[in-house]
Parts: sequence; C-alpha cells; structure tokens
Amino acid sequence: MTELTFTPTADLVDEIGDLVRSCDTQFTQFGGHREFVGRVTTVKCFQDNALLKSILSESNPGGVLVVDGAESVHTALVGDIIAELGRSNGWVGIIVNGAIRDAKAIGGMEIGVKALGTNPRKSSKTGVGDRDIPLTIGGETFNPGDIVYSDDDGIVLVSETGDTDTQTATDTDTAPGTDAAPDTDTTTES
Ligand SMILES: O=C([O-])CC(=O)C(=O)O
Repeated sequence: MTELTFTPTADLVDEIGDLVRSCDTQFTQFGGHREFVGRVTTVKCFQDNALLKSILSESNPGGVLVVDGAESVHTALVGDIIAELGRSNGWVGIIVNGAIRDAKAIGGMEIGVKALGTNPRKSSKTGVGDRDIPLTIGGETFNPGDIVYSDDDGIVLVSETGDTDTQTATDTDTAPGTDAAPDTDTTTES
C-alpha cells in the first residue's frame, strides 16, 4: 500500500479545479491532529455505536473512518475510549456526521477527529448499521477506498487509482488510470 502524503485542501482544489469533491458540511475540529490524509472506510449508524467500535478495533494503518450518523447530535457516537481504540489500531482520522463526547481528552490525542458537535449522552450498543457503503454527506459521496484530505479548511475527496480492494463490479465512480478522477455524479445542492 502506498504511503499517502498530506496536501492542504486548498492546494488540492487549486490542482483539481472546479471538479473538486469538497464536502460542504461545516465540521468542527476535535482531534489533536488537525491535518490528516487517509483511505476511507464507511459506516452508517443512528445513535448506536457498537458497529463503528468494532470497525475501529480492526487494524487499519492510514485509515479514516467516515461515520454517517444522520446529523443526529442527540447521542455521542465516539468518545475518548473509542477514539483511542482507533488511534492504537493505526487509524489516522474519524469523521462523524453526528456528535462525539470527551472532547477535551480527544483534543489531546494523536488522531484527527471531526464532528458536528458534542453531547455527553451515550449511544445505544446494539450493532445496528451498515458498513462499506457509499455515504453522501455535505453534497459529496464518500466511497470506501477514496482518499480523504482534511484540515482547517475542509474535507476533500479523491478517487484512488487502481484500488480494487473495495470496488465492486457495479462501481462506476472510479475511472481507472486517472488520478483524481472527477466525480461524475450529478450531485445537486442539499
Ligand atoms: O462508549 C461510548 O459510547 C463512547 C465513549 O464514551 C467512549 O468511547 O469513551
């Protein structure tokens, strides 16, 4: 697996131009690492964090877990224990379309964590949810295997060339042989 080099998101936009896949959601920075780049793994879960905890229990050096919690800030999907679990297994970032807790502790951790906000209320732990599915957040689709760049300016997605690990025969989003393949989705404003 090739080592990924962080590039500031604004520089990426300058390189990619109008075809950039930049997530419109205004996330807040919570992690000790404010800049990260990594390969996307996805999970969708609503006010329940058992599935995302099991994913962060897996070793995934350089991975970024993108969690679609349907924008709910009613319960925290990630706290300091789960964030540390991910960090210790090599994950470099967690992006939560929902809430976290233990924000102060997470701010001292060597991992990137972005979320909509905080809530000390716990999530349920049934394990309900879906993993490794495309997620649309902030007008852009996060596909498993995409490369995600994140910093103080935002979150930019790039389709990885030749990544066959997570692509299926029906996936037409990645154009083989092209770097930073333009997103051909006709995404409308949300
Ligand atoms: O267990 C939870 O629901 C989340 C949490 O508090 C942690 O990760 O520390």
